[in-house]
Amino acid sequence: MRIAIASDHAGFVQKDPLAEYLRSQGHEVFDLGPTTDARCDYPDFADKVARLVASGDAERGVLICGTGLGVAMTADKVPGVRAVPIQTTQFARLAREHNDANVIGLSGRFVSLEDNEQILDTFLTTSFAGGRHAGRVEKIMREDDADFPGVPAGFGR
Ligand SMILES: O=C(CO)[C@H](O)[C@H](O)[C@H](O)COP(=O)(O)O
Repeated sequence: MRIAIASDHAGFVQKDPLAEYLRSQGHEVFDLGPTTDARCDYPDFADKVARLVASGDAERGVLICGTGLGVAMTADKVPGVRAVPIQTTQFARLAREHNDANVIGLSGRFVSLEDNEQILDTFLTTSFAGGRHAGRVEKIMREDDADFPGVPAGFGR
């Protein structure tokens, strides 16, 4: 599989080992940086990975920051991307089966390298289940929200 990977300074310690792990599993890995652990802004790197996934040049994206949260929030802004922050293999499986997630946000500060390798294994080998989930994912990806039910009258100011 073609996989784009990037981190910020907080995820840097795991980026190269995870890239190497993915290569050892036979994947083609595009490392989009950074090249040092100097403090940087995670949105700059998350955006690169998200765009490579959205274009189809990469099939999946792997992002590592301190928590996995900010990188996923950034990647989700790019149309075509479904990014999720993941800390367990169970959630990695469900993110694939139910949400067809194509970008994963990992925590370099709170989850061990070994656990993140297991999470990646699950994320990369689990298929989207389709069925009842297909229409829900289609709703996530809709650019036009006009068909959503909206907020009932009486809420808000
Ligand atoms: O987790 C993150 C964003 O969700 C980042 O990787 C940073 O760890 C977090 O923003 C803290 O930044 P700091 O400059 O390392 O304090």
